[in-house]
Amino acid sequence: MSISPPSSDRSDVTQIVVVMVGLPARGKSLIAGKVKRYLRWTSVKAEVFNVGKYRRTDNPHPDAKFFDVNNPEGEKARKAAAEAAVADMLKWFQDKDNKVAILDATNSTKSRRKWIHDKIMEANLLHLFVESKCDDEELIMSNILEVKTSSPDYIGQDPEAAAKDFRDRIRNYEKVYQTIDESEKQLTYVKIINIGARVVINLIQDYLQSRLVYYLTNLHIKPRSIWLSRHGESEFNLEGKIGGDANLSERGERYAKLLPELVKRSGLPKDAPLTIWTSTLKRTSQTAQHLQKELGWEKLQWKALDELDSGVCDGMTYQEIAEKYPEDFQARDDDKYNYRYRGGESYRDVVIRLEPIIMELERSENIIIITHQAIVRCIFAYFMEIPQEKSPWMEVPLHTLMKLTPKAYGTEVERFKADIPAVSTWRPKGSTAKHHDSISEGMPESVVGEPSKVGIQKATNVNEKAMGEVPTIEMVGLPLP
Ligand SMILES: O=P(O)(O)OC[C@H]1O[C@@](CO)(OP(=O)(O)O)[C@@H](O)[C@@H]1O
Repeated sequence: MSISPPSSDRSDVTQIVVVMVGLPARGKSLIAGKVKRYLRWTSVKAEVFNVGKYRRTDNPHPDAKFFDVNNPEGEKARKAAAEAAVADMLKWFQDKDNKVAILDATNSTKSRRKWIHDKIMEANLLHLFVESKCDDEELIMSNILEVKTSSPDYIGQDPEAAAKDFRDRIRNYEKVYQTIDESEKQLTYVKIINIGARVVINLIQDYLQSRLVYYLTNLHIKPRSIWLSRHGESEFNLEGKIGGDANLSERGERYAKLLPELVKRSGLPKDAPLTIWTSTLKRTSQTAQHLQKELGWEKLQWKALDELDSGVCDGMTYQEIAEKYPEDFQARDDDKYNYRYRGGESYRDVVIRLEPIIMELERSENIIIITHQAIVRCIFAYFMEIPQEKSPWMEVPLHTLMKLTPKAYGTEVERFKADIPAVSTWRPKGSTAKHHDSISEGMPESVVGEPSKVGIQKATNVNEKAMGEVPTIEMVGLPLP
């Protein structure tokens, strides 16, 4: 039995300040949030320091005049907010386990950037300036409408008036905005122009900096969805055995046949290309076969999408494991994320091998992934920011398709459940009970993750024979502002 290192033990990672740069409505907060989520998923301790939050303590609802450079009161308050955020950030770095702080503000002048750079150098930290530069009017407008009118600055205000005031605020920033240029070549920076249409990179020195740059340059904001499903029920699932490379059961094959319809019913973007990703195991390829045949979509097999390797326990039931390796069984219950099967993997190991998948997913447009219980949990945890102590215990029923749609704040999840019975392979902590039958009663809340981050949830039952009726829609929570 072995336990892989705990989350705080990333001593290989240096301490870095990621400094956002750019005019309002250029997606800075969105990028900051994604970087934090990505790093935390890979066990790097990260935090966002949003200067706006500090400013709101004294000035919760300022109008555009507050942001005018010729308004000394406003200038003073904004400088004080930046100082308070930077001071808190530097305090946060005193804990050496804390690795990446993201300073989310416009930082739109050279003098402001020099001040931040000097502070970072004094504190002996590394830095990475990330400028989001965008002159695509359509993108800016959709950002203004989607994000800013729901900003805490404009709570309770008429959206039209809020959007107008916000445009005036941007104009005030434009008067003084200086893009990062040659005169700042001592800075380590990445400049992302029109959301990745062009990228300029300067002076990258460190492994984490380059990983961040790679991640940042893969991001895009084109509308798209990611469909996630486990394979259909397998013969091993029926017997309660884990791992292996079994064929689908008869019910699993029915799910495979129904899947093209289920995907269509979930709402496909018109004429948008869709690629199928599976693992290299038979049960996922068999589940994808009708999708490929009927809809003609390209299929890619990824070894990285194979199920968590259960080592010497491969092919056993949980009952057999509890009898043969009682200490291991207990250790896995005590810390399921870090427990590594003898000769196999832990959830932590799986996340590491999934990192290229996440990078590729960020670059891609519409993808349908047919994979396994543990892998679905890890991918879902990335998108929904599920903490490590919870993600390995999430219930992911068979014969259920999830559609994840990234939005400005959070990911929207819709679930489409096929009305084809399947065993439940979910094992609660402490139990060795054999699988029980779970039919289409809809998924328990436990699968949905943090309701506040989920946005809208749809649970749609599609019956094999009578596809006419449905859908049941439950609203679990609205996206956070
Ligand atoms: O981490 P736990 O909860 O054991 O879940 C992972 C297990 O799920 C299973 C089913 O029990 O996945 P799969 O459906 O791909 O066969 C096992 O093969 C795998 O070991």
